[in-house]
Amino acid sequence: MTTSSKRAASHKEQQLVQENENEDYDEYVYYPYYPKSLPDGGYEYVQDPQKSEEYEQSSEQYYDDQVPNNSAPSTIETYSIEGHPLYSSSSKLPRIEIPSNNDIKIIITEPSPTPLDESEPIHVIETNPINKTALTRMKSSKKIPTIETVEIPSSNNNNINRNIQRDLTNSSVNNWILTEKSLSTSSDSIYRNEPTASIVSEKDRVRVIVRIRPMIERELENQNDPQTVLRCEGESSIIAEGGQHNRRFTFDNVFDERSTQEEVFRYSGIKRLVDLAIEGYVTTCFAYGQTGSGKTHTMVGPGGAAIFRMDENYRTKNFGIAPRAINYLFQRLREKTQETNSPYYIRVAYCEIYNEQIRDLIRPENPDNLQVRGSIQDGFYVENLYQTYIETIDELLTILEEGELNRAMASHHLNDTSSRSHAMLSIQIEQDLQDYDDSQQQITRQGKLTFVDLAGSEKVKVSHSKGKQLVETNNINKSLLTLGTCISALSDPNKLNGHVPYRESKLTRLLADSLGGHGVTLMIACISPSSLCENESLSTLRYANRAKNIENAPLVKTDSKENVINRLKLEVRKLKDENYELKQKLGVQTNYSLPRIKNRNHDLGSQASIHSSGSSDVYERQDTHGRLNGMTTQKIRSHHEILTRENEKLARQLHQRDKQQQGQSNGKRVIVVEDDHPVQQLSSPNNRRIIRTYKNEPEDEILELVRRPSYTTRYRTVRNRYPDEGSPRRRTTTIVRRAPETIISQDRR
Ligand SMILES: Nc1ncnc2c1ncn2[C@@H]1O[C@H](COP(=O)(O)OP(=O)(O)OP(=O)(O)O)[C@@H](O)[C@H]1O
Repeated sequence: MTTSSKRAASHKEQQLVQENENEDYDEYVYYPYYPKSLPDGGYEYVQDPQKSEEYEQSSEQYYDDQVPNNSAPSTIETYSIEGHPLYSSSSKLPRIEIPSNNDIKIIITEPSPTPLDESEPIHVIETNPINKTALTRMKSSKKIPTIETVEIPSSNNNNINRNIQRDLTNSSVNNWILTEKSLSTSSDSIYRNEPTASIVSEKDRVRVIVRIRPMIERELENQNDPQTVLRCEGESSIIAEGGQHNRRFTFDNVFDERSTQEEVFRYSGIKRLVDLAIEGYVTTCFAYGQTGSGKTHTMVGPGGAAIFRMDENYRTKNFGIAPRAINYLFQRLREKTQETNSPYYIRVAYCEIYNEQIRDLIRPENPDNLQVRGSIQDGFYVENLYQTYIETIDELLTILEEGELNRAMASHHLNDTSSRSHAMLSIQIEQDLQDYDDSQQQITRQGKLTFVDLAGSEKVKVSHSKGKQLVETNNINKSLLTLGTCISALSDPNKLNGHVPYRESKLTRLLADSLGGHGVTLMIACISPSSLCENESLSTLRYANRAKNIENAPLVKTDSKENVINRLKLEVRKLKDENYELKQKLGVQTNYSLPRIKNRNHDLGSQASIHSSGSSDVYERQDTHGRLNGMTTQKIRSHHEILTRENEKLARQLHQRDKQQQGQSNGKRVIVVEDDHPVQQLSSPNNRRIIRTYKNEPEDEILELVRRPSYTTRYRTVRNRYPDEGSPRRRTTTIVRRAPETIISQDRR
């Protein structure tokens, strides 16, 4: 490291070092460098040889879980189905492959040319209203493998209701499903079944789907001949071959390089999660995989936030699973509201875990490092995380866009737009139920749908991360290692004597309910097909393979309406006090009354103001049975919504003012750039144009980019056209993007 480069180390980096210096440094066994102060006030990273070795080992540990290079391919035993109604002649019997390695389940692949020579029941029964048949084995095997998925080649008779049931005489045979290939005419969806039915059993296995992304430029330019080492077989198998490993994996669904965003959305099972969240379950969809494997692409769309700036056609085609699921959620809520005549309330929170610190993505001015707390009622949750009620899809998409913009990003050798944090978008769906269970008890159902876009694991040797990025990488790998350990422990209770180390990272604490808890979970494993990423992809597949053995015990989350109201009252009081303080700091005239609002569901008449003294009796209107009035709860939520937005706005104003003052005191001029570009098609989906604009700005000025989320701008006209659909106050706020490092480091020179 040269002296000038030492000095040019960014302000953020220095902050990070200072933070680390305050900690007990030995905790960072994953980090082989330590900051050493220089006489001129700067610092440099010095490598600790002892820790380097330790680090190498621990960093590699994440990838250690691989099939050894010299492992022999699994032997395949072949079985057949006898007397299957679709195959009257023996020459057309479908063949079942059972790798002797007990991990992989039965797959019926193609008609077997060989007739049966011996038959022995395989303890699996197919109940068929037309013709009851049993699967039979050709060879006897000492151990009956666990059967999970069966595929049968498409038939002409699609109306046959095939239900494969569990054979209760054999406990090693788990629940298994018959995946019938449909005769859909769409080229995308041919042979796939759309997972439907929001039925949830007492035990619900974590569903796992895998997506292989297409090769990217860097992989295609691979000098040793670009090579694909993974291929999909059918809609649920992935075969690793051609490289150092030879193995087949089976999942709930697999998607190859050609799969579209719509196809992944439709066949992933996410709709089931949305439906269950509406019914009051806590559901989670999380994307897992190596850096650059396509997690953000699959969850949000190409380039993350960049997609919100694309034209409508592009967005419609390329939006990822989260915006599509949000669209589906609103569609279902509209239908449900009509059916039940009872409103739903949506509450949103968005945060990221960056370097083991939790940051608010809706209100980035919130103090960094929010704490994870645990309670019997709520499990683990983020304390003081900003939550806002929203009413329309565009508000929610705006939050998603804002959050994506605020997320920590970096460019490294493996991905130009790499997310450096785990991001969690939580959408809570509340519904007040009257006369629940025929009792007089008033209940609020609190279903939740959470999208988690994990940061990607990364080999430092390949990504060439240095300095601040190296710290990030260590923290990412460390938390993913803990996640992997939890997955291993949950999938095999004999491991770690049944202990699941949730508490070892913030990520695993927050995912505790989704993995082995009371939630319903979908894991999306993302992988690259390239031989360059073979080990990492195999590692992802093996973790995904384990995750599908995890069983949750889903429960509908409810709370008494009274508790919900009391909590909201407290929050309203806190918000009001906070807003009062913010206004005072800004020198704005304080006003205790809330603006009048018009509610879309019911005409609430005049809106009473809330008194900051905490007297919230104004909400406690009761009906003749002494139950809390429906309008009462609606009103408190509306007030909460207004106050959160006011709070966001004031906090931002204060943050901007502080920034400007800070800039002036350093003798620099602060320029506030209003970025409200019209929606347009960007040259490349990954073109984070905003970042590039920054880099071209004059060096002697500090720039603060105030950016209006494109969605808000775009939907303004829609709102005007349908004013009744509007929330009490439209989310018209501007957001402040975290200033990029380049500018901050200029400030330090
Ligand atoms: N299914 C896909 N089709 C086309 N391109 C894709 C696909 N998946 C990923 N990509 C491209 O691959 C690159 C990396 O994807 P992405 O940023 O989503 O990876 P990631 O897993 O989120 O990485 P990180 O963990 O570093 O944030 C991007 O250029 C993205 O557009």
